[in-house]
Amino acid sequence: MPDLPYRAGFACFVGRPNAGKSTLTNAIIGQKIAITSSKPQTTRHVIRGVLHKPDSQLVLVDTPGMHRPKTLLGERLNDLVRSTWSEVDVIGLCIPADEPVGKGDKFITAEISELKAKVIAVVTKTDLVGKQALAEQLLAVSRLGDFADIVPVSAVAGDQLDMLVDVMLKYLPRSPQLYPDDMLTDEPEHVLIAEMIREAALEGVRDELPHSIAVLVEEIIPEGNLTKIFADIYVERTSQKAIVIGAGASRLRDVGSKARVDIEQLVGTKVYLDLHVRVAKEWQRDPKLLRRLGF
Ligand SMILES: Nc1nc2c(ncn2[C@@H]2O[C@H](COP(=O)(O)OP(=O)(O)OP(=O)(O)O)[C@@H](O)[C@H]2O)c(=O)[nH]1
Repeated sequence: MPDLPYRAGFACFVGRPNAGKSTLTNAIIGQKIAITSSKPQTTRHVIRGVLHKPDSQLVLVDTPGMHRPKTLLGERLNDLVRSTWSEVDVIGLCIPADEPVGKGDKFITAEISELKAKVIAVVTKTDLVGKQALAEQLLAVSRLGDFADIVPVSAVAGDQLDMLVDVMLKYLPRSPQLYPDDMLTDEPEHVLIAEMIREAALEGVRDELPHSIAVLVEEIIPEGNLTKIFADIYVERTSQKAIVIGAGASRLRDVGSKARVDIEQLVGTKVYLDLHVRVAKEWQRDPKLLRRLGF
């Protein structure tokens, strides 16, 4: 058999909450597919983005952060993270340039060093620090473990992204193409739409409702140049329902308008969005509802 020059495989970014994993994934794929926020642990679904190059294909898997499980949801998320980690060829361990290397980074490094994947240390958010601080951080990171490479990047400034991609591609196995050329993500449309609504619903109220919002898209009806979407926003308490809806439903209207812009881009038609806010007590502990919500 001839030696295939083509390389293809899976990669994911790991790291403590807020390390910049989602932002980096989005910057590399060049399209907004995973939700980002200034609060930890908002990435819940494994979303893949596919980067196409003439001689290679990088499939990025976005994982939620590992954390100490307090609820059934927490446990399921950690299982999901572990099973994702064990399937990828390359792992980018993200460590922010502007925060000291800490216990969390050591814990994650130890977990991933057991896996078959090549581990690249990615020092993120380099735009936030000066040269001297960056040099010191690179040194601290190099002492953390035995990495295949260490790459400093800024997803926000677009710095060193190409370099990071080249390094990741280098460690992919020789393989035929895994996905068709035009594919950017294999996440079902309704999940992407739910994420967009959830992101809009969290805007400005993350401090009050960090992990208490879930969104279920009930129906998507394409009608020519219009797509009708019916979705439920779940909260845990009546007081949270009031926050999400806002005075005279003003906030819910804003959530709808904001989400609609993103969804229209995704589906390529005008969108009619029908949102309902429902209270499901302790949905994070209810296995049946968790399953319905896709966890
Ligand atoms: N200045 C700067 N900020 C960044 C950069 N990358 C990410 N951020 C910010 O850091 C915060 C966290 O980024 P995320 O991408 O949501 O982090 P994450 O690691 O996916 O977070 P979790 O989903 O909580 O695990 C957000 O406020 C981002 O805007 C960067 O390159 N430069």
